Amino acid sequence: MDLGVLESLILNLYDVQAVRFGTFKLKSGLDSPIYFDLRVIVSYPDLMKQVSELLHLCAEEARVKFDCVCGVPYTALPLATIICSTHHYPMLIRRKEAKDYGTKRLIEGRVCAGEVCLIVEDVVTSGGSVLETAQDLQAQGLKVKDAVVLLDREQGGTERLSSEEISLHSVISVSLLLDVLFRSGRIDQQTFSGVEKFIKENQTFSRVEVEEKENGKEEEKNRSREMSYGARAALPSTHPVAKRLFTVMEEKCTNLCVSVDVTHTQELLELAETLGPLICVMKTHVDILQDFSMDAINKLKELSNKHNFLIFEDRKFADIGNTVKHQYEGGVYRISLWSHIINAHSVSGPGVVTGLKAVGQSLGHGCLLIAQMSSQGALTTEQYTHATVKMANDHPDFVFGFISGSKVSSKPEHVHMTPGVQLQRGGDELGQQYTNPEQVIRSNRSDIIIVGRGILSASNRRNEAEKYRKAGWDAYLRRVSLI
Ligand SMILES: O=c1ccn([C@@H]2O[C@H](COP(=O)(O)O)[C@@H](O)[C@H]2O)c(=O)[nH]1
Repeated sequence: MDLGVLESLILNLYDVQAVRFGTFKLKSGLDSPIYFDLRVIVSYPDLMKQVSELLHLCAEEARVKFDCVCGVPYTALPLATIICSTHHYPMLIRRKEAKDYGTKRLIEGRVCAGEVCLIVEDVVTSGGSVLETAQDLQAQGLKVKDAVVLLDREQGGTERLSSEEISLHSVISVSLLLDVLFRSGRIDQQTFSGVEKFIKENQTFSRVEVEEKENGKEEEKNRSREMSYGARAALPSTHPVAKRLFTVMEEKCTNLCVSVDVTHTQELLELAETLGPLICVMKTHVDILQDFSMDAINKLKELSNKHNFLIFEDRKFADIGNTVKHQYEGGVYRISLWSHIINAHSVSGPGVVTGLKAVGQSLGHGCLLIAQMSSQGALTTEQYTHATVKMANDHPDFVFGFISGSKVSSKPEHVHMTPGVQLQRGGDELGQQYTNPEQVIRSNRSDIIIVGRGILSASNRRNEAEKYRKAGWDAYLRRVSLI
């Protein structure tokens, strides 16, 4: 979905006071710093039309197949009506209570058992209202596989519905909304952070709890505890870059590194702005940029300060010490001036580390050694990996971790970053192989997931990045037995 369109929608919603900031008592009794009242949009016909079109587009982009549409009463009813009359779908209406006369039907309209019904909703918090509607439809023999919502408050609705095998597709997320309102000056930093904190602290669904209840996996909770990122940051032997990285991860609740493999600086900077709040590291390949400039790099540095993430230039140095020194310090890209993290192949021997260290150590930067690669047929044998770990141990003042598919060093001060990550397993036609976040973080005990096309090829990159952030972070919490 076009980010510009979503931004203008968010500003319109703000202008008509469909989103408000302050202190609002919720049904649950909680005081919320943000409140959505989408009912007001019925007074703005253009906005109604825009919202209905985007809901429809959202279903289309997610390739949802359905025979009829049902809006969750009441706010979504007119939205469902517009979608149905514009795109010629049969509509169903769910009553909140069965009338006590006449047919006593809960679902009005022509019900054809076996047909698939798409649910339309305005705002989702826990997913409870969508679920109730789905249950009433299912009771009539209809199938419900998908729901579209204008705004996902990101408080567990997606996960709750997914546990009931309903996919929720949202036009906007609360993170995007906050981001746009903050960037446009409608809300200040304090409001932004207050709402963000509220959302994080008021999650309504725990998949783990459900799984544990279902499977009686009580012993899961008693698994031996692993050190947290925060505890590893505090170790005296942890390299300053690793210290900062672990601290950022803990503060921002993220172990996601996005790989911004794009060819223009504008897109790179847009991604840094949009995804910055969700990541701990942004990984670049500056040599694929068609319009590289130090000006763009300076802007990237500003964004890394603003959103508190580290920059990692994935240059994969692999030459003799003298050459890598020049490559790191000079040339067009002047990597040592701006990249907090670099990486190197160990194939050329320890000279590569000594050469890079001569440039980067005094600048406070650090290096990862490539111990394993994600591509099919990679020549990184067990012996090679072992020798790479030894090389790292010999240079603790500059090497602080590894690029690898799994944990290769037993030292808690070492950081492991893993590329080749997507939510779906598989690969590409050029040998890339994907593993999912749960496998990487929980089973393979790596620390950071590196995700490129999994996020970049999504229609809503911010939402997709949030899915990866959450998947990576939840896997980490499970690993250290915090949930
Ligand atoms: O073994 C490796 C080392 C580095 N990479 C890099 O990570 C990203 C992965 O991108 P996807 O789009 O998620 O496949 C890319 O920049 C690679 O150069 C790797 O994939 N494997």
